[in-house]
Amino acid sequence: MVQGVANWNTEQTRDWLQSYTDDWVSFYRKHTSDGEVASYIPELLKADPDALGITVIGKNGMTLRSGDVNTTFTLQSISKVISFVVACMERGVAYMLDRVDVEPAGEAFNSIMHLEMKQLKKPFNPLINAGAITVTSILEGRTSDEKLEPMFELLEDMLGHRPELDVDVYESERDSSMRNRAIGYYLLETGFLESDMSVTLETYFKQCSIDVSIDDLARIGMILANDGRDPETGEEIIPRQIARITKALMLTCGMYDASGKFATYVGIPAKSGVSGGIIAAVPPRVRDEELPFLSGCGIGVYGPSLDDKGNSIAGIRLLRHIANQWDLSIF
Ligand SMILES: NC(=O)CC[C@H](N)C(=O)O
Repeated sequence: MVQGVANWNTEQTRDWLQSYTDDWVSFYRKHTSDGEVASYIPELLKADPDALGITVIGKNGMTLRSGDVNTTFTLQSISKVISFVVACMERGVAYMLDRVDVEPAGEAFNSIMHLEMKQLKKPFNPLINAGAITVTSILEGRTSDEKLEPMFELLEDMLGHRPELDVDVYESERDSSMRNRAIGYYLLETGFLESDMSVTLETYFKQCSIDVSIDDLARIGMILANDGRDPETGEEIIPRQIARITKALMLTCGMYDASGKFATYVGIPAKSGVSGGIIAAVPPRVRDEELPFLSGCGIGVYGPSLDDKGNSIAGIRLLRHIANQWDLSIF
């Protein structure tokens, strides 16, 4: 818990928080050796296993950046948040929730087993592969470019710049992801897909390969934290109801089958990806008058060394420490 600072809006406070963050990043960097960089998408293996960085952006624009902040990496599963938001904006929430459930799967993100064993009426949730591939099939557009364009536009609205596709990562996943193809065939057989399967998978692999920085992740987190509004301009970028459902899904399903532990020990809506990114949205809370900088802030983390669930090993530990030190849990 942070104590003893009279005025949280000063540069001095920012510097104080910055020096703590620098210490924590260098401490948790040692934990990167406890995990491994994802190898099932060969191109991801090029990441530096020791990298660790964090950006925090407050709703007043105040920013903390520490560690490896200048690396770019691909969104991977964090793109599932973007595709779900876009699909809800295109088709409406009721339509989407009729087709994808909102329950944690309790299985690995790319599990096939649960699809068949539980005789699903619909995939468990939009933040695991089966649900995300279904969501991508529902996006408007006949080609992958048509389906992707609204995702790029939403990202541009949030970030102020248009991110790019990492073609090498896209081709690497396209040429290696037999498991996602198996999920695609299963979804096709069960009638969940609403577009051509190969277009759907091509779109899914491309959305996973959009390049971002941790500053970008922190900004997206900050906008979600503020119920879809850009606090600087007041503009509503994501409708409030969609932002709220998305955060509920992030909290319950965003860290795969480690979501319960993450909710317990960190307590912030978050979403990870196998490239090592984590996006976290810290909603403003009633008790936040003392902490205006951290109220409604967004956090981006990058640490490509992963634990056995596919989450950034040092990134999670760093977030857990920060959430406890700064009292960020929503509970
Ligand atoms: N957990 C992830 O980030 C998974 C994303 C990856 N593109 C996949 O489908 O396997």
